[in-house]
Amino acid sequence: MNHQSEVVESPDLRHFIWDKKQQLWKGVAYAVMRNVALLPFPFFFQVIIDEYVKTGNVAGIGSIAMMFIGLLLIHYYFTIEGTKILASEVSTVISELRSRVFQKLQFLHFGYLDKQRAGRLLSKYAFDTQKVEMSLMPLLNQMVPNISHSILLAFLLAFLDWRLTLTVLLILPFYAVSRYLFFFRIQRKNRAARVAQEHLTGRANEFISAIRLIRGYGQEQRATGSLEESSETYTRSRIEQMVMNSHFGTFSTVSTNMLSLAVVAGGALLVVGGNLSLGTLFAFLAALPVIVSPIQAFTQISQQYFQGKEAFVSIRELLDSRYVEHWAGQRKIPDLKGDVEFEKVVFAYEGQTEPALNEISLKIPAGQHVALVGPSGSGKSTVANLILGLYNPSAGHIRVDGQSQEIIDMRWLRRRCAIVMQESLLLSGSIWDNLCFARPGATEEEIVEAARLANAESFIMDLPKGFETIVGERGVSLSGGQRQRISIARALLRDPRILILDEATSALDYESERLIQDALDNLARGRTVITIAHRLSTVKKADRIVVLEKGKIVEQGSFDELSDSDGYFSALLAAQG
Ligand SMILES: Nc1ncnc2c1ncn2[C@@H]1O[C@H](COP(=O)(O)OP(=O)(O)OP(=O)(O)O)[C@@H](O)[C@H]1O
Repeated sequence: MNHQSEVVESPDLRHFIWDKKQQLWKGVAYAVMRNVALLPFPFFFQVIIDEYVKTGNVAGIGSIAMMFIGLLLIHYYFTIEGTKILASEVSTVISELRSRVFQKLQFLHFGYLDKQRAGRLLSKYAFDTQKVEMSLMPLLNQMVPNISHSILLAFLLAFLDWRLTLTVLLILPFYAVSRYLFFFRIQRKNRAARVAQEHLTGRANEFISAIRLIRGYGQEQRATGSLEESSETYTRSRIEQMVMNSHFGTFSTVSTNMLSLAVVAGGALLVVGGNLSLGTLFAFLAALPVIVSPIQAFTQISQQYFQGKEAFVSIRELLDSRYVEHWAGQRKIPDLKGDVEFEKVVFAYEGQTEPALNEISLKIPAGQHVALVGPSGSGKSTVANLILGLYNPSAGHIRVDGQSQEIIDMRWLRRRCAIVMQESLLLSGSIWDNLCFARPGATEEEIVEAARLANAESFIMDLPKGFETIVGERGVSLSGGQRQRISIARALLRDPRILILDEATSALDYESERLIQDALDNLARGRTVITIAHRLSTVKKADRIVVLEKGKIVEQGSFDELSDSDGYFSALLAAQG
């Protein structure tokens, strides 16, 4: 049974770049015009030297100056307008790309997400998209217009003097190739420095987040030593990078000057021989920086381009992934009761040889409270994941209210389920926002009532800003128990038919556990509840206890029935006193 093989849609950057092609071309055309406005400048120099300086008649120089100013204004206009168009179009493309990445994440199957390295997805969303932007903008705004400028200028210069133009054109390939070869060496050094920096920041990040653990184990010296080692490697690679960059800078200056020297020398010979006017030589010297500028810029832009291309390939890998969660079912169940049934369900995680669930059959009638108990790794969380349809069973069937998951609209069903986890996640924003997350249209009375039932109202009212207090990453620090009660209030507001409690009270002290247990009792009333529990106090209230071991149900019954039996549960009872 494979529900994830179909693809939802394959968003393609080329499509939305294509949609914007008219505006993008317009931006490039403006950038070309910006350079066209500068084209006559070398020829102005020629006229000034040959017509006015040589003859001593400077009467016409005013009109040249006016043209000069006029063209500069045109250049200014096209530069600003072209940049505005390109910046706005490229930013729109990138923002669309970012939102496609996020949308796709919502559809990707957990089998795919499990395999992603931590931070990699964030990096695709935030940094890779930025790299694509940083490669597109210089390509469109600089590379294309500057190359066309050089070609046009070289073409016009050939009319002035084809011999000098030919000299420049013959030398240019050597200039370009030597620069590029040098640049490859720099890239190797740059890459080494980048890797060393990533390694250093990765280690520093790890050590800073684990600072309690490091201090608790008295391992400060070891951590410092290890970080210093990475820091030294980074420092060495930075020095090599800077030295190599300095070589490159000097090489650039020397080679550009040699090119100018060749033009001056060749031109001077022609001038002395009476074959070239001084003004034409001036025009060539003024045009030379423009002609070599795309070659100079090429090295940097090509680096950005390759980084952008690499980043785009990585984004495409995510966007084109066919590994999407795709429940074909459309059925919504009116008056959902919350019966859950597993029939001979087999499930193995990607890359695992042993199934996490092995022929599990289990019926949970609506409104019943079932506790899943068993050693670590026995498959308790997997049962919960499968109820929510986060993974698809490899064999067997899961039914809700007698309907197979395959025909139910699972997104619709999930909106009627709630999960309270051991580590309560709160989003950045006020407590109010966090509660509304469960039900955006909730009224004030409903929110306050949910907080009251979750035993959260009194501590929330004691906070300086009450429900408006900012929590989450940049907000006030709340205790584990307080966060837990907010997440219970959130689940209460959702009014779920099926409730999953994943070790919801295991990390709390006695007082918090009592408050939370009360809150959970309020939450559980009248719903189907599946509790994943290690603590006996938690499971005592369950109607039925199911004991899992290595993905199989090995015992089930009421608390009293299992206490009297001679299995895992009674051993657990004895162990926990
Ligand atoms: N995302 C995953 N990818 C691969 N294997 C996994 C994944 N999650 C769980 N497993 C494996 O599946 C088996 C069942 O895990 P599960 O988390 O369901 O056990 P559990 O009983 O909830 O354990 P615990 O009490 O430690 O939370 C284990 O062998 C575990 O290593």
